[in-house]
Amino acid sequence: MRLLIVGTLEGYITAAGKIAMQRGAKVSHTDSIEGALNALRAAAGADLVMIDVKLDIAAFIESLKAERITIPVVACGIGTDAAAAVKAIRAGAKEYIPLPPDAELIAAVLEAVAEESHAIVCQDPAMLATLRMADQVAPSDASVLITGESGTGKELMARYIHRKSRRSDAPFVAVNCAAIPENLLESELFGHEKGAFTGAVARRLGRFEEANGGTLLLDELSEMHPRLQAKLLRAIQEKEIDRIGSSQPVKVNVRLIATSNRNLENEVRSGNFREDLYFRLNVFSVAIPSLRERPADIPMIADHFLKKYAQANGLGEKRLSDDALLMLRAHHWRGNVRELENTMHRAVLLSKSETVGPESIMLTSQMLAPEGSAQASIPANSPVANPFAGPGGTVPPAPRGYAPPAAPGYPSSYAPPPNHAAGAAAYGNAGAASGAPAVQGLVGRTVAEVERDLIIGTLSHCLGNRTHAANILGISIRTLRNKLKQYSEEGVAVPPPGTEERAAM
Ligand SMILES: Nc1ncnc2c1ncn2[C@@H]1O[C@H](COP(=O)(O)OP(=O)(O)OP(=O)(O)O)[C@@H](O)[C@H]1O
Repeated sequence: MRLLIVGTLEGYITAAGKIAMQRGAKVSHTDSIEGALNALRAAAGADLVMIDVKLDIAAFIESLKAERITIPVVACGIGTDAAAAVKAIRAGAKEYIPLPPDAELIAAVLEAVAEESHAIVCQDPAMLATLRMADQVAPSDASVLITGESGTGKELMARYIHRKSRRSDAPFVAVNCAAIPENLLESELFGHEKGAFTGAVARRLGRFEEANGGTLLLDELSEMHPRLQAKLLRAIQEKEIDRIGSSQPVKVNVRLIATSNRNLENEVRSGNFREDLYFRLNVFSVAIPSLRERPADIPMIADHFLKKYAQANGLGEKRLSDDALLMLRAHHWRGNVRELENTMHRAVLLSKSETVGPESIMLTSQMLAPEGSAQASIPANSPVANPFAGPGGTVPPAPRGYAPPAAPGYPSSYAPPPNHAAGAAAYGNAGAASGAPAVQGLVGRTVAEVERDLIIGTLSHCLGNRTHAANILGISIRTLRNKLKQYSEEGVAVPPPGTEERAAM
């Protein structure tokens, strides 16, 4: 994690830098916006900018946009100057950090940006076997294709392979191909020369050059436009890239790791993905099992996140009750580890005591309402609208005692245990019986249809705010965007982004 501090931070640069370094960040400093832009144009780059609120943040963010540099910016200023904070946020800063710097706050911001904890928690034989395979391929320079459902830990695995490789001291650079619009992705990957397009006031090095000597992760590669696929293929074959606007190729030495949660072979067959590129990238493939296929990981990962979020929220130690664990084991985990992580985060915030019981576990299936049912429109005061609603609002729903039947091909142990309905009834106000009609209402519809309605319904409820909707749905913003793109292409009306998000675009 590389932090770039811009400005004097009212004399608190040393204090803020020290805190960040203690949390493992590499810190650099520049006095001016021009200095910051120069640093960001160079391969040294940064993952986060912390800027003095007294500087012209709006102009800085405009320049970043014009030069197609994507980086989160947080503003820092003395005390709680509300007007300055609002101005900075309006200009596009992600956060406002009051000075003098608070160690916990800075740590939280760094963690939110960098998600520094990259340990793979696992004990299931299926996942251990996958890790052994990754260990074998890591030391070589071979390209790796990591596949797996959304939220299984593909990016985490890519970082693991880099850490175990001979390139571990060189940079690990990740580019999310789905999150960056096609016209910006080319410059993000290959960089540009001064004057290459309107707004390109200086040369900027791309991610390939930034990752030189190290590893470049191309996340969600299947989303890359065919035109760019051709350029990527050339970069791999020739080991050189062309900055936009330059006729001088630049040699690069990069190990490539790509991830996809679509079946790339199918994408090749349907003509969406170049076959030659597929074979170049798929020298070695690591398939991460879904969480359903590694049930022994569920308690261990749940406990890991319970500790993590209890600590992050300044709460004491928490542990799962046996009943709560039973619920987790019986759940289908379509959102895999990410869904489990979100569930445990909610559980930490909802539970009142050291032991986290079933009443604090809100599973995604509880948010699934059949079309036309009273819940289909998601009333404003529902726990779905506000998953953290306290006693003054609504009580979080008790489990319905329903877990989707195990999908064909999955071991039967993933289906609800025989005593699940009885156990669920004891959990609270909605026993197994109330789950049954809800399920019946869904019978006859495909999972894809139900998923689409849930996503569009939740998004409408969130007034188009993608970030809120993704949080409620327990999926990544990337996955949500991919789904919405697909629905639009299929002619389904998708609610436009909320005003805040439009302003941030
Ligand atoms: N084995 C694990 N141990 C601890 N945390 C994990 C594990 N697997 C995944 N996670 C966490 O789950 C979340 C999702 O992981 P990650 O982003 O790597 O998944 P992904 O497969 O790349 O998702 P997507 O396909 O949506 O991009 C992250 O917060 C990650 O840290």
